[in-house]
Amino acid sequence: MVIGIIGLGNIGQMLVKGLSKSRVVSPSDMIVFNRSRDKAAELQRLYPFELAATAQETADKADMLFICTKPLDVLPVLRELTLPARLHLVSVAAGVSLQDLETVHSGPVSKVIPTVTSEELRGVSLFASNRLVNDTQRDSLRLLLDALGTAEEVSEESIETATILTSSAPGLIAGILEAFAQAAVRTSPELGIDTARRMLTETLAGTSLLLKGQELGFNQLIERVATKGGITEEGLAVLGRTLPQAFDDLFAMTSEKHALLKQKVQAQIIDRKGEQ
Ligand SMILES: NC(=O)C1=CN([C@@H]2O[C@H](COP(=O)(O)OP(=O)(O)OC[C@H]3O[C@@H](n4cnc5c(N)ncnc54)[C@H](OP(=O)(O)O)[C@@H]3O)[C@@H](O)[C@H]2O)C=CC1
Ligand SMILES: O=C(O)[C@@H]1CCC=N1
Repeated sequence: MVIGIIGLGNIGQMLVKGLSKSRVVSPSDMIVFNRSRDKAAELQRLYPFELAATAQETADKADMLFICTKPLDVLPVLRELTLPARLHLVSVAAGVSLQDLETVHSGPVSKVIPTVTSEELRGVSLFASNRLVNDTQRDSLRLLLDALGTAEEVSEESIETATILTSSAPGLIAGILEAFAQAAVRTSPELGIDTARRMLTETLAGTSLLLKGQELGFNQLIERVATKGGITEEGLAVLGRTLPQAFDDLFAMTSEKHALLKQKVQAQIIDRKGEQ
């Protein structure tokens, strides 16, 4: 099976590196196109995929085509192409729905929300497919996504909330850790920011092993750490007072952003209909 990739930013590159590392696809079975050819040529030196001269060439040769441009570039890029009816089109763009994609492709269409952690073959890839994706195509997609970590088929209704938990989360967790380190250094400047960051990074790795490797639940881990009447309990009480509102705000604002993005994609579809 030939995998096509259009767009070699964070996610396009993650797909090339992750799929190659997992060995589920060899670079020689990938055909890649990027707007800036130099970027693609540089990556090709490490991963010997076929470098397409045009996006159309990628679409013509691929069995499964990942479109990895920013959301508002997805429909304009795809409209310039003639997509073979048999092609399984896979968009990774947040805010672009299956129905939006069906305006540019009459064949099988899936939406995937990947995660940068898949470069290390860990993390969750979300996916949803339209009715034209047959069992073989769905199984092939699931195989690729499972090789990148874990694949979870979700309804389009829940994909936005799940996106925050799986795809935005690595960045959000890094943001939380940075604030944690900065607060430590405001309390004890002599510790130094680099030491604080290093301590948190190692602690995160250990925490993740306890949660995942030993299958400890969040509450079980809390019980192990928070000695009754001890120090951690005080910290947890502060989090209990402040975090629920912070996370409610986070979901409210990210939902609003998703809605805005979807509105802009809809406007692209309406403008196009007006032109025709
Ligand atoms: N980053 C993440 O963690 C996640 C991102 N996504 C989704 O992935 C998509 C890409 O995000 P990300 O990789 O971060 O974005 P980037 O900005 O890093 O990458 C976008 C890429 O698209 C290329 N591009 C733009 N226009 C064209 C075109 N006409 N033809 C070919 N290539 C083109 C750009 O080329 P050039 O090199 O010339 O600029 C660039 O390489 C988005 O839709 C986002 O919603 C989904 C989940 C997670
Ligand atoms: O922040 C974004 O828009 C993309 C989609 C989910 C993760 N990154």
